[in-house]
Amino acid sequence: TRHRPKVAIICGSGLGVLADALQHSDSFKYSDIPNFPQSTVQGHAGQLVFGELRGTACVCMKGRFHMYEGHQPAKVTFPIRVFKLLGVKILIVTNAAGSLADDYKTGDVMIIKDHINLLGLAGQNPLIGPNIEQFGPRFPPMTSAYDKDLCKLAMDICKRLGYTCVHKGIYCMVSGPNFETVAEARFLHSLGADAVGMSTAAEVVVAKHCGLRVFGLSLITNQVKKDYSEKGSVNHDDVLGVSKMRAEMLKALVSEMIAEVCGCACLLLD
Ligand SMILES: O=P(O)(O)O[C@H]1O[C@H](CO)[C@@H](O)[C@H]1O
Ligand SMILES: Nc1nc2[nH]cnc2c(=O)[nH]1
Repeated sequence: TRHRPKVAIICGSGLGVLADALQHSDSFKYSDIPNFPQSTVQGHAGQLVFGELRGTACVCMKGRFHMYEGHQPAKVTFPIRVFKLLGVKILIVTNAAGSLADDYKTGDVMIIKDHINLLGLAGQNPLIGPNIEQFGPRFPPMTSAYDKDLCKLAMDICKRLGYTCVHKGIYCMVSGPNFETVAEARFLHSLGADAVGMSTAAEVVVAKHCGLRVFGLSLITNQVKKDYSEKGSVNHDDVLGVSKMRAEMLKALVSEMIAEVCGCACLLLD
């Protein structure tokens, strides 16, 4: 491919259409890329797409890897270091997540302001093992994992586009693959998490370690039950259904973000 991406986008469950926004695209199946893991989850196509979005060269992961698929944390985050070596400066992570916050509705968007890497805290951190100094320091800070300027830019764009169902909140990564029990949902909420999912935090830790700017979006696909009296249960088909419904909105937001970032060269510097 002739594209030399500055921005990498990871598409969450059912959000592969974000990659369709890329023009003059070249796609590569993960199975054709040496050492790349394979996608095994429905809603994750398993393709790396290079192309241009609003004048900026981008690479899109149409399908991410999850630890519940049997991958070690370092394998899940392997593509992030590939992006760094390709010259990427900004990582945009997207995901489908369940809401723990009382005021989030299904279909809302949460701009991720911070995360709780529950697995990382519990010894499943992708940076465990010999540190590769070429990428970053042994003890990287994570106090500003999600770029404040990009968060603000996104909030401004949402206002301009007239999106009202947008929040800023904290994402918690768990391993899955089962969805939460009521007691677990209460526990995660009491920790300060607004949304929960089975991805993203590990990718962000590796991205920050190697000096990428990070912007994150969660699409709220379901309510996580925090009360035994609430009826119904979540399943992956419902998650994909909501993602499909809201994918165009996320596509518009991500496109605007990239157009603005492209206009502000300082955001693409180290
Ligand atoms: O985080 P993404 O990949 O968007 O997917 C989310 O949706 C799936 C569950 O429906 C899980 O994989 C969860 O992590
Ligand atoms: N852990 C978890 N992941 C999700 N991904 C989408 N919805 C959910 C959820 O409710 N819980």
